[in-house]
Amino acid sequence: MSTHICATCCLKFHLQAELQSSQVPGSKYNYNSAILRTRLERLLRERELRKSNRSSHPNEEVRDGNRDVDVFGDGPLSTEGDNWQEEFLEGIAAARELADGCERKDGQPAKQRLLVVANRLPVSAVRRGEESWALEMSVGGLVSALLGVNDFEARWIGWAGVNVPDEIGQRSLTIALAEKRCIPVFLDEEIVHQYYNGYCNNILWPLFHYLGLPQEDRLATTRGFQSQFDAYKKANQMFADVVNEHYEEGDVVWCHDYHLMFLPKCLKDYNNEMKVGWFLHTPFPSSEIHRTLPSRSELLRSVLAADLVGFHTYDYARHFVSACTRILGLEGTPEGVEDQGKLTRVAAVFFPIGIDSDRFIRALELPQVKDHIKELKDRFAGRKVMLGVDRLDMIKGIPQKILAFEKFLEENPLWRDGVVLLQIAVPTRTDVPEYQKLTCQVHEIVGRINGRFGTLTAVPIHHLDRTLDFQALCALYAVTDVALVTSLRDGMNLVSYEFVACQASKKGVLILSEFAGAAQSLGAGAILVNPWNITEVAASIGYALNMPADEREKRHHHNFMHVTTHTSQEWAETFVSELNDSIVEAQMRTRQIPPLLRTRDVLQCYLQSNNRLLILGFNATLTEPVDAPGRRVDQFKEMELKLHPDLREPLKKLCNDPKTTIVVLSGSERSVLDKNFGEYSLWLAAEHGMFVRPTKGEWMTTMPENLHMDWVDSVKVQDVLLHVFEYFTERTPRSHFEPRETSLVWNYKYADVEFGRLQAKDMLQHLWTGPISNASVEVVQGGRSVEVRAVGVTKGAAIDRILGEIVHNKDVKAPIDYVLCIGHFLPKDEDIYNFFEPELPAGLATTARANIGNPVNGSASNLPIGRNGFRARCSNAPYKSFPNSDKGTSSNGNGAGWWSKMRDRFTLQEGSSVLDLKSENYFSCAVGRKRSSARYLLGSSADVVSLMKELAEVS
Ligand SMILES: O=P(O)(O)OC[C@H]1O[C@H](O[C@H]2O[C@H](CO)[C@@H](O)[C@H](O)[C@H]2O)[C@H](O)[C@@H](O)[C@@H]1O
Ligand SMILES: O=c1ccn([C@@H]2O[C@H](COP(=O)(O)OP(=O)(O)O)[C@@H](O)[C@H]2O)c(=O)[nH]1
Repeated sequence: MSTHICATCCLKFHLQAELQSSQVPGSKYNYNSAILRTRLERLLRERELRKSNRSSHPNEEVRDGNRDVDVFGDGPLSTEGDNWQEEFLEGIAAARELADGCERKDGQPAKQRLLVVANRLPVSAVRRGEESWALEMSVGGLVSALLGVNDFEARWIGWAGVNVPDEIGQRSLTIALAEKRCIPVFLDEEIVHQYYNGYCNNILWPLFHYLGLPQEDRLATTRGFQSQFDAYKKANQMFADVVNEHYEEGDVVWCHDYHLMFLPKCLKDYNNEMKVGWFLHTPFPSSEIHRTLPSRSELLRSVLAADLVGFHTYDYARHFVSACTRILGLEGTPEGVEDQGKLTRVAAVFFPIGIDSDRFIRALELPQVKDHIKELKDRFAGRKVMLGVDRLDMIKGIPQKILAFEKFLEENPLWRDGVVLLQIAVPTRTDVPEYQKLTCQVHEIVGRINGRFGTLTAVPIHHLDRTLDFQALCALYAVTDVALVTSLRDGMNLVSYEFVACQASKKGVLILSEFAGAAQSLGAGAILVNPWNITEVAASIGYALNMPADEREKRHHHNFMHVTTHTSQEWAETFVSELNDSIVEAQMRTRQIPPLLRTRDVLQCYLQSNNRLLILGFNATLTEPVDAPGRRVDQFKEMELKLHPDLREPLKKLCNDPKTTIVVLSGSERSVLDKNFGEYSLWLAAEHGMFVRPTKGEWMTTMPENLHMDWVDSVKVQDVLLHVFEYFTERTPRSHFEPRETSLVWNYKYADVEFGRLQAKDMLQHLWTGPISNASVEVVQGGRSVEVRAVGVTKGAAIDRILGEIVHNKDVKAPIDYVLCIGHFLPKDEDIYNFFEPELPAGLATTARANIGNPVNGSASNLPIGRNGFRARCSNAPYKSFPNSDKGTSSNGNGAGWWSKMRDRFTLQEGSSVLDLKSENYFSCAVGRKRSSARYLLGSSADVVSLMKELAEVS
C-alpha cells in the first residue's frame, strides 16, 4: 500500500502548492479547470502506480495470503477463541505501531488515521459472563467489504449488536473491543428498537429499495414514526459523541450508510474542521420516492454537511443530486451539490465497492476448503448446482427466485433430477415483523415445491436459514454451476463478486438482477434478468445450465478481471484520497468567498460620518422571506414582492435622518416600487435605474441618449420576443414571464429545476441565434431566469445617472463620506459594487473623490411607445425625462478610473467634491450569495432587517 499512500500524499502537496500559488497576488489561477485537470491526472497516475506496485511486489501477496490463511482458515467463526478477527485487526494494530509521526520506521510515510463509523461493528458481542465476551463476525456486505481494507490506521466505531445496561459490562466490552481497534457505541434496547428496527429498517431501508413507506391506519402509528425519527436523531448524536471523544486532528472520519445520515451534520456542528465523508451502501432512490419521506429535507441537509458523499453507482448519485435540487432547491453541478458557494462533492464513478478477491482465491487452496469442495461434489454428483446466498430480506427477491426455479422445473421435466438449488438465507433483522413474515412465506414456498418435485431420496431445493462460515461459503461458491442473484433492489451485492472470485476453475454462470448495483459492473459477463419477470428468469436458468464452455469462459473472464481489479482496498483508498482532495479544493473555494459583514464596523463608521448614502436592492434584500424553514416556497405569495414588515419602522426612521440619503435600486417596475415605498422619503430607481423617482417627486426616465432602445421601438423585435417568452412560459409549468417597460424577464424559479434549466438553454440558444440575434439587446442569464434588456443596462451603469439626479435635486449638499450598498443582484448588475470602489486597493485608507455637478437640463427624450402589451403601458406612464448625465461617455461604472473621468464634469453647487469616501467607509454587501464581487456578505433579508434596525437605532 505504501506506494499508493505516497501517490496520494504527493497529490495533496501538489494541490496545496497550487493553492499557495493561487494566493499569490495577481495570480490568474482558475481553480475550476485546475481541479479537474489535477483530479484526472491524479487518478491516471494512481492507477499507473497501482499497476506497477502490483507487479513489483508479488511477494506481498504471498505474505498477506499466509496471514489470511490464519485469519480465516480456522473453522467456524463464531467460536470463542477463534483468531480470525484478531489476526485481521492485528494487521491494523501493527499499522498503528508503525505509524510514528510522519514516517514509519521503515521509512515509509505514516498511514492515515481513519475512523470508520458504521451502525454495526465488524464483530458482534455475545456475553459469556459478567466480564467475559465472545466476539462473532457480523454478516453483511458492508462488513465484508471493510474487512478488506487494511492499509489505514483504522478504528471502527459502531454498535456491537448487544444491549449492555451495566457499567461493568460496558467497561469490559470496551476493553475486549479495544484490542480489535473497535470502539463501541452503547445503544439501549429502546433506542435500538426505535432507531434500528424502526426508523432504519422499517422506514429508510424499504423506502430506499423502492418498497415505499409503510401504510398506516392509525394515528398512533404515525406518532410512532415521529418517535422513531427522534430516536434516529438521538442515536446519530450518540455515534457523534463517541467519534468526538476519539477524534484527533487530521483524522478522516468515514461515515457509512443510511443509519447515519445525521452524523455528518452532528460532526461538523461539533468541529467544522473535521474531514467527513459519507458513503451509502444501499441504492439512493429517485427523488420522487425520496420526496415522500416526511423528514426528506432534514436528512438531505445533514448529509450535505459532509465534504464528500459517495455512492455505488452513477444512478444513485444522480438521484441524490436530483433530490437536492428538486427538494432543497440547491444547485446540482457536475462536481456535486452547491449551496451558496459551499460545495459538497458527490461522486460514484470513483467508488464501486469491491471485495478482497485475493482472500477468496487463496482460501480455495486451503486443505479444509478443498475437503469441503470434495464433500459437496460427492453429495451432488450428477446434478448441476445452483446457488443463492442472501440475507433473508425482502429486497433480495428470494420468493421470486424460488418461483422462477419452480417454473423452470415445471417446464423442463428432464432437469428435475439433474439440478439442485442451494439457498442460504441468513437470518437478519429478526425483530422486524416484515422479516418474520418473509421467513414464513419463504418456508411455505420451499415446502410446497419440494413436496411437488421431491423424491424419497432427493429434494430440488435445499434451504438453509443460517450463516455459513467463510470456508464453507468459499467451497459452495467453487462448486456452483449457476449463481442466482434476484434482488428486487440491492445497493451492490457482494455475493455476486465473491462467486466470481471463486470460479477460476469452474467458470460458472452468474444470473444477476438488473436492479442490483453489481449489474453495472458485472453486467457484461452475467446474464441480466428482471426478477419480477419469472418467465424470463426461468428461461435464463435454462440458458445458463446449457451454456457452452467457451461462452462461459468468456463471460467469466470479463467478470473475473473486474472483481480482481476493483477491490475493497482500492475502494477505500480512492474514497479517502478523494476526501482529502475535496477538502483542499474546498479551501481554495472558501478563500474566494468574501467575509460576512460586521454590523459593528458598519455602525461605527455610520456614526462617525456626516453624509451617508444607502443603496439598497429590493428583491431578496428588503422583501419578506416566504419560504421560511419547514415551509415550502409559496409561489403565489412570493411572486408579489412585499417589503419585509419588520423594516417599516427602521426604514422610516432612517429616511427621516437628514444626514442619510436612501436609494432603492431594483429591477422591478415602477408600480411595484410605488406600492411598497410610496410613503417613504427615499429615492426609487426602477428597472435597473431606467426610471428614477426623487424623494418627493415624480418618475423620470434616465435613459442615456446613446442607449439603443430601438428594439423596444421595433414592432418586429417585440413580436418575436413576446412570442418566444410566451412559448416558453406555456411549455414550462410554473414558470412565468414579466413584461416590464424596458425589459422582459422569464423566471423559472418555481418550475422543475432540471426541466427549467433545459428550457432556459433552449431559449437562450434561440435568442442568441434566432431572428433577433442582430437586435441591440442583451440577453442576461440569471440563476433561474432569462432577461432581455437594452445593451449596457446594468445597475452599475445607472448609478452615476441617479447620483447626478440626487445632486441636481440638491438632496446632497455635503460630500458623501459613507456608502452602504446592499443587494441580491445578478452577476451582470454587480458592477454596482465596483462603482464606488476607490482607485487604490481596498483596505488602504484611500479616498475616492469626485465632483458630481449639475447635469445640464436638456430636451425630453421620451421612451418610445410600442403597440404591444409590455410597452403599451408606457403610453400612459406619467414620467418626466431628463438628459442623462454621462452623455457621450461609456456609462460603465466598472471601478478604477471612473471617478477621475467624472471629476471634471460634476461639482456640487459650491464647487466642492460630491464624494469624499475613505476605503474603510465603503461597505458593499451581497445578500444570499457566496460568489460576489462585493466586499462583504449577508445571509438573507433577515440579516438586512437586523442591520437596518440597528442603524435606525443609532440614527
Ligand atoms: O447490519 P444489518 O442490519 O444486519 O444488515 C447488513 C448490512 O446490509 C446492507 O448491506 C449493503 O451493503 C453492501 C456493501 O456495500 C451492498 O453490497 C449491499 O447491496 C447492501 O445491501 C446495509 O447497507 C449494511 O449497512 C448492513 O450492515
Ligand atoms: O452465510 C453467510 C452468507 C453471507 N455472508 C456474507 O454476507 C455478505 C452479503 O453481502 P451483500 O453485499 O451481498 O448483501 P447485504 O447482505 O450486505 O445486503 C457477503 O459478503 C457474504 O460473504 C456470510 O458471511 N455468511
